[in-house]
Amino acid sequence: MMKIAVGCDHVGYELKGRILQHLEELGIAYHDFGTNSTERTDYPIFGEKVADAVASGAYDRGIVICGTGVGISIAANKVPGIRAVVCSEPYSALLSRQHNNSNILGLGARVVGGDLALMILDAWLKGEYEGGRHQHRLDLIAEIEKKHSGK
Ligand SMILES: O=C[C@H](O)[C@H](O)[C@H](O)COP(=O)(O)O
Repeated sequence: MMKIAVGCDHVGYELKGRILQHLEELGIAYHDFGTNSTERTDYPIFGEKVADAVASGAYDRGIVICGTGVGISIAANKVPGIRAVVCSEPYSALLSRQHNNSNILGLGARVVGGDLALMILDAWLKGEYEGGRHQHRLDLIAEIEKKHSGK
């Protein structure tokens, strides 16, 4: 059964509530890594927590939310093995799974409304990585990561 790590900053806190409720309705297990209020905080803290949880294998996938989804996804992508994508529409979310095997979805609470966020999430959840010609490209990305590690 899929387990999802979820995290946000102060801007993403309210949207996270809708996301968690939706995951519950779908019967998908999750852990909420915070933040736990709308008090101003720093998105890299929560991007790293979710990314560590996914990269370690403890969780299958992650969802991160900040104002644009950008900062928290950039932070998550600093953890080796993470392929975090910010999506504002369902097509990219689906293709990010099918072609890029994305393992973290980033959402912007100041960009998308709650209903659209859930449509994006549903597309991302149903997308299956297709492998094949795409694997070579993911291998190239992994090589870049390896080449630059320790810098
Ligand atoms: O990429 C960064 C996120 O959108 C943050 O949620 C945003 O920068 C927070 O802004 P503020 O501190 O003005 O609420």
